[in-house]
Amino acid sequence: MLIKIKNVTKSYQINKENVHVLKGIDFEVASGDWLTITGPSGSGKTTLLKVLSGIEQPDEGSIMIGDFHISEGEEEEKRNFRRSNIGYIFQDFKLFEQFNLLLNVMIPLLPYEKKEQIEKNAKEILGKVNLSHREKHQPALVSGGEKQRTAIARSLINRPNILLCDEPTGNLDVESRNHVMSILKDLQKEGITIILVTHDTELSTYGDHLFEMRDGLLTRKQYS
Ligand SMILES: Nc1ncnc2c1ncn2[C@@H]1O[C@H](COP(=O)(O)OP(=O)(O)OP(=O)(O)O)[C@@H](O)[C@H]1O
Repeated sequence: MLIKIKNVTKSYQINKENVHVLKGIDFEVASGDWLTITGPSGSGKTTLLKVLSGIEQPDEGSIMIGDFHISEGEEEEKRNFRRSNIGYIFQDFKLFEQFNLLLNVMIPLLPYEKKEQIEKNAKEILGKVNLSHREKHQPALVSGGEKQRTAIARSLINRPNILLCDEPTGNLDVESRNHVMSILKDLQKEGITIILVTHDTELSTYGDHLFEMRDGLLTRKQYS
């Protein structure tokens, strides 16, 4: 599915002041491509992923994913669209501490599909990210890299064709970071479109297209 973003703006009201976070964002990503966006903290990367996924509404502009206007749909339509098409790896993992890793991966689909089927798929995905031996552990008992891979596994439970990754290697050491990036590469090989945002310029070697976000605007960068 082609992703097409045209002239998207977004501002937040902070202490009665309008802060313009996205100031006119335009780009396209073809199906199966990998787009990496680097940029300093606070430049608007997370906000961009939120409007892209329909979690937040842009002030202006349009976002089309395939032939769906995610910037215009009703909340329920957007939720259904997200569930069928988008995986989202959150910057802060958003794992439930009271549940084990298996249940954390299953949660997004529990209200919608048969538990046995979700469990089978969740186990398969946890295997793919090398976490089968940890599925009964709670998040507090596993490492940062294992938490990150759980977040990846959960983002895949709905078999998305688009994966939005917010700082997917956060504070990981080099070995864990390389592991996460090789998982993402394999996912792209399976045909998943990847949009990755990060402040870590070392990740700018990954992907087919590279942009830099600065002060709410995107510029295309060349790979060296
Ligand atoms: N819900 C919100 N309400 C008010 N301001 C917000 C909200 N979300 C983000 N902002 C502001 O928008 C700006 C951009 O934030 P955003 O999280 O998109 O940046 P970022 O590039 O992802 O930063 P980081 O790499 O630190 O996560 C920041 O100044 C932030 O304070």
